[in-house]
Amino acid sequence: MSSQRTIRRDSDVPLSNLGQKELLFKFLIIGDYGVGKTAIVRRYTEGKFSSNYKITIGADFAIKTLDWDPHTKINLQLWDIAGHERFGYMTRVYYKYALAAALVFDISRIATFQSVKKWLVDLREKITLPDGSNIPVVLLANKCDIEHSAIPNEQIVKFCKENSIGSWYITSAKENVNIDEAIRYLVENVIKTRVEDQIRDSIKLRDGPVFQEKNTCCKI
Ligand SMILES: Nc1nc2c(ncn2[C@@H]2O[C@H](COP(=O)(O)OP(=O)(O)OP(=O)(O)O)[C@@H](O)[C@H]2O)c(=O)[nH]1
Repeated sequence: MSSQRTIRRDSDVPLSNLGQKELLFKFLIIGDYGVGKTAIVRRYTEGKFSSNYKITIGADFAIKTLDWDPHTKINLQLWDIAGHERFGYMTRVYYKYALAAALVFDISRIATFQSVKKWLVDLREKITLPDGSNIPVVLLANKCDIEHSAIPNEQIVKFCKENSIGSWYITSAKENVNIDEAIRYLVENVIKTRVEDQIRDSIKLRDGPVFQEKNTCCKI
C-alpha cells in the first residue's frame, strides 16, 4: 500500500524541486514620458528612488522573484516602455506576451492624464489574451507626494468605469506609496484568469470524447 502513494504521473511532477512550480509573468509599465515609470519599476524591484531624470530609450526591464505561496514562485518581468512619442513605433515588439499592464500618469500634470486613453487604446489594439479578452490593467496616479493634484478623484473613477479598468491607485515612487499593492493587484488578476482558464479547460476535457474513450476501451 505505501508504494502506491509514491507513484506519480509525469505531469504531476513539478519542474522545480520541493514541489514548487515556477511561473514567468511579463507586465508592461506604460504612460507618457516623465510620469515615473522607471522610478516605479526601480522602487518595486530595488527599493530605491532617484530624483534624476534619464529618458528611457525604447524599453528596459527588471525582474523580481516573488514567493507567492508555498507552491508557487513567480518571476515577474516589469517592462518599462519609453513614454516619449518618438519611440512609439517600437512598442508593438515589446508588448508581445505581456499578461498585464500598469498605465501611469503624473497627478500634477493634466496632459499626462489626457494621454491615458491613447495609451489604453493602443495597448488594447496591440494585445489580447488567447481567448480574445483584454489583459488586466491598473491605472496609477503617480507623484501623490507632490501637494498639487491636477485631476479630481471623481474624474479618475469615471474614466476607469467608462474604460473597463479594474482598479486604480494613488501612488508615489518617491515615498513608496501603493506600489506593491498595485503590482499585487495585477498578479492576483493574472492568477485568477489562469485558474479560470484551467477550470474551463478541465470542463472542456470532461465534456469531450467520453463516448469515444469507452469505445476504444471495449475494442481492446
Ligand atoms: N516627486 C516625485 N517625483 C517622481 C516620482 N516618480 C518619479 N519621479 C521623478 O519624475 C522624473 C521622471 O521619472 P521617470 O521614472 O524617469 O519617468 P518615466 O515615466 O520613466 O519617463 P520616460 O523614461 O521618459 O518614459 C524623475 O525626475 C523622477 O525622479 C514620484 O513618485 N514623486
